[in-house]
Amino acid sequence: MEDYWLCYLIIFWFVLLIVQKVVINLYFRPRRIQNHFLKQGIRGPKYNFLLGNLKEIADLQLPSSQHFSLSHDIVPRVFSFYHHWKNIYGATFVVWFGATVRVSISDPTLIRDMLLVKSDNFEKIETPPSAKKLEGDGLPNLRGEKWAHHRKILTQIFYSQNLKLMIPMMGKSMKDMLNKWSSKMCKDGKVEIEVSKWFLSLSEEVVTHTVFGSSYEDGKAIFELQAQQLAYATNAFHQLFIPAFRFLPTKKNIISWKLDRDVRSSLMKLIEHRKKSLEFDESELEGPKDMLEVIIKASSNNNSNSPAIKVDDIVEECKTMFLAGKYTTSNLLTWTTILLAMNPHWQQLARDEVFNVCGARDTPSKDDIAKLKIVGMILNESLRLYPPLAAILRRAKIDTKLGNLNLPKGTELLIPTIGIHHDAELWGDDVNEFNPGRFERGVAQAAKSPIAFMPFGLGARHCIGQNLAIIQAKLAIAMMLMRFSFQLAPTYQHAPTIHIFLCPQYGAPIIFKKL
Ligand code: HEM
Repeated sequence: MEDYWLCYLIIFWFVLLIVQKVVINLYFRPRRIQNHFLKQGIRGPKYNFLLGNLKEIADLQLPSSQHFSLSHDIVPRVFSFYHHWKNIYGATFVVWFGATVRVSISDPTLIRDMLLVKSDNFEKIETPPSAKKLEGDGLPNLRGEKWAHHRKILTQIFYSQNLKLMIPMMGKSMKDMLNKWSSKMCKDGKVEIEVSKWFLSLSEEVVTHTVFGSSYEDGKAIFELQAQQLAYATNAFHQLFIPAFRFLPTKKNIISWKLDRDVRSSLMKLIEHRKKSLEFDESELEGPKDMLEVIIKASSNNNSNSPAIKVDDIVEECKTMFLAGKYTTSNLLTWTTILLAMNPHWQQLARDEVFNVCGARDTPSKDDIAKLKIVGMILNESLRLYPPLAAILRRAKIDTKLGNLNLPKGTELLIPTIGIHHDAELWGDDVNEFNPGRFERGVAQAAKSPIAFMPFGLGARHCIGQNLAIIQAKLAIAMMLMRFSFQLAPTYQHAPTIHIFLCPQYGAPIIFKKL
């Protein structure tokens, strides 16, 4: 009998402990944090038990079916909660994602302090395991020594000397794509193309070359499997949001798991194969270095001071690059084409520049690319108005002071890139107009603060693929301008939306006419 009582007591004690933890974490802690910020004059929507402001955020979202005129004033649509609460509470405010507090910061001085001056006090936020499995546990998710080691190795691929060697490959992929468009032309010399799908394939091809180099064909087959796996997994994720859903043996999950195993085992085989061929071939090849080569060599030359690079690490880096390189650059190309289709004046200015610089060459050379100033300004304006990544997140590792703001350890910070890019106080009254001319005197002079333009992030964790993306985009836009004039198709609906990346919800149908 006494044993029973003891059992009951232990169970009761456990339940009490859990209830106490829940009440502290979901009720008292948020109230304490809210008061902490209130005392500093930082306000925000009130915390609601368990959900925080998630319901309000969902309610503020415009219905996805709603599209609007060809306006670039897109923040109220794509970042509704930020637009709404910034108008009420000012540039710095507190918002609750469940019981997690996020401080939204759009003051350039605070952002500079956070990402440049005191960057060691902040860390990237863990990606949930389900997302990590899809996007790969590579560079963007690494921290500390392991991150620094991988970043140092992978940077070699993105040196401008190496990228320049990739230009002929990129030019060929672009030419093949444009030839296919030409072959679809009607008798009147016009064709309608939904460009976003084509730019995805183009960027996939470029990133596959960048990662696999001479093993392109094997790599292509693997990335095709990864693309299929992504499609199945995102589909399942969208259907039902239950944390454990990904573990249930549904038909789609079973297919997704098998595809994941296939991607992994094919990559392992390819890595082993490349390892062997690199052992026999000591010669320095003429062509560009690819990621597989660079990382395999680094894994075999590991010195004892650096964390060892295992085969699993190489697999994860390959998976990550696929996602990081494919969707971002294709978004930039899609939005730039839409913007040039809307603005025939800038389209013609850019075309004149391309013909002046490239003369009779049908593919710009590396020197030509460096001279395409107007095309560069247009790409910057496109990245300003439609940044593929709309926001950056960080977490304070230790108690930190930013300006007058005291941030307790664990506070998450949200930098709304898209909001800063559309801030009239930084960019002037024409903030929502397409005006590449603002970048004429360089990025640093385009706005009141150089921090106002940050499509590739800032500081140590800024985008490693920035130069690759810009070279690819300049080349693609120049070659398109050389062959066609273009305008929006009547079916185009201007509906920017965030699906991880900022994309046109109904695609980008464009009418191309042979010059
Ligand atoms: C228009 C094209 C692109 C845009 C706008 C873009 C944007 C960004 C941004 C904003 C970050 C920083 C995120 C943060 O601070 O949390 C980032 C990081 C990163 N990007 Fe890009 N990116 C682009 C193209 C690429 C390409 C082509 C690649 C590779 C092939 C790439 C690979 C990466 C990687 C690996 C990181 C993580 C770097 C680290 O944590 O050290 N990106 N990118």
